[in-house]
Amino acid sequence: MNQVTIKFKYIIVACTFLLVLFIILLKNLTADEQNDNETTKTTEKWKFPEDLDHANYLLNEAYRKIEVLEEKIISLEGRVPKTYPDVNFLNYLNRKRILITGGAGFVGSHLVDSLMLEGHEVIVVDNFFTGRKRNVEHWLGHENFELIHHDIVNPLFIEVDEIYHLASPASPPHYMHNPVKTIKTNTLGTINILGLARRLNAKILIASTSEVYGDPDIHPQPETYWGHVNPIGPRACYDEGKRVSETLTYAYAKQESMQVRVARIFNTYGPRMHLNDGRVVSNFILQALQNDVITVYGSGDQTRSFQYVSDLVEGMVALMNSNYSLPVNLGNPVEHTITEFASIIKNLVGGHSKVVHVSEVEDDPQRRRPDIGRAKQYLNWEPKVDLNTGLHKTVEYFRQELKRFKYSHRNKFKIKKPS
Ligand SMILES: O=C(O)[C@H]1O[C@H](OP(=O)(O)OP(=O)(O)OC[C@H]2O[C@@H](n3ccc(=O)[nH]c3=O)[C@H](O)[C@@H]2O)[C@H](O)[C@@H](O)[C@@H]1O
Repeated sequence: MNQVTIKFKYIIVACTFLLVLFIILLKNLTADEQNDNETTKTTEKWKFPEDLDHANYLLNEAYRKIEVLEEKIISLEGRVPKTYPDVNFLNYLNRKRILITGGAGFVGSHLVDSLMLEGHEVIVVDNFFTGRKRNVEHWLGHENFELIHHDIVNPLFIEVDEIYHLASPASPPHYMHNPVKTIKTNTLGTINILGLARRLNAKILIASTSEVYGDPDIHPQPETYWGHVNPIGPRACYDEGKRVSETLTYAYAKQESMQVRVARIFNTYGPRMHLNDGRVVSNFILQALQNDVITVYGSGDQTRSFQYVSDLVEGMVALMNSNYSLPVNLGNPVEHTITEFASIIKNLVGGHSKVVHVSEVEDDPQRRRPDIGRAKQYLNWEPKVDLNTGLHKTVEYFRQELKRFKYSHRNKFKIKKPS
């Protein structure tokens, strides 16, 4: 090929390259022009509000919506644990496998936290009737933790060293909702769990209740008091259920030489109570937070003594680890009338709720206050958290719960009085 032909070829290639470049530039220019036109169109569609007040309103609305979204993101992020809480290391001699029935419930989940942090292996069994996965979700996947969906009315076969038996609805509207199921849980359920403890030779703690004293005619209530219970009233499913549960426990202990513990739990409150719990603490706080009327059932002269959940958990663990096998009251002896309690909540939360008296509930115990002499003597235990401190934490918890409820239901939370 001669020099001229080569030069000619180069020129042709260069010309083609320039032509392609020109076409691309032309296309981009047209596209830019189109974009400009579209932007102008959009600007034409959105008119800046002429009225300054309206513009400010729109801006504030936008800020408010952004704030709500930010809070939602924070609360969602808070639910995804990045790491597990730091658990203590226990060697195989000290580490126990512990079963907690009802471990996804309000009290159960706090007990789970305490035993997990101590370094034990914890197995939770729950039928999620009143328990929630959310209460223990921060342990899901941890090597020391296991969650089993099971109803203890049916037998259970697992291997453990110790059992805390908490499974049962505890709030009056919940246990009255299905009384037969409540009795089954506290009789058949307790037989199954006691049977398991017997087979495994495991130590077992039964969660009993101040309700075994019924509407007491001795005040305050010592463990030696046999109680005053209506066996056919609306609360009987729970009161008598728990009394049978205690009877079964001591029958097994005597007949099968088992190691048993019985905690008689008095009114307890704290974070992780359900919005629908229906007990006085959650009801009053929710009503005050929403500026609704605070509903006192009956005269309001009936009394209760409230303990914070962390005190209860410490008491239960101390009882399990003690050598004491008779029933022990776990409660805070500071007593208030329900009317007093309504004003305590109202003052703490603020707002403009009115306190109103509505019809009383049947068989409502009139006075309740634990005698905690036994717990002091045999467990060296007494409650540490005063009402004000505990209620502050609980109010904060319910404030967050109401926000969550509003996000998901786009509505106000309403409390139903049990019929
Ligand atoms: O919290 C507890 O540990 C105990 O709570 C309940 O027993 P109760 O004392 O009747 O519980 P609440 O429903 O909280 O009632 C306390 C008092 O407040 C009153 N109350 C309740 C709710 C309400 O909205 N307004 C109101 O005046 C009730 O009539 C009752 O006199 C359960 O039955 C027990 O098993 C449990 O141990």
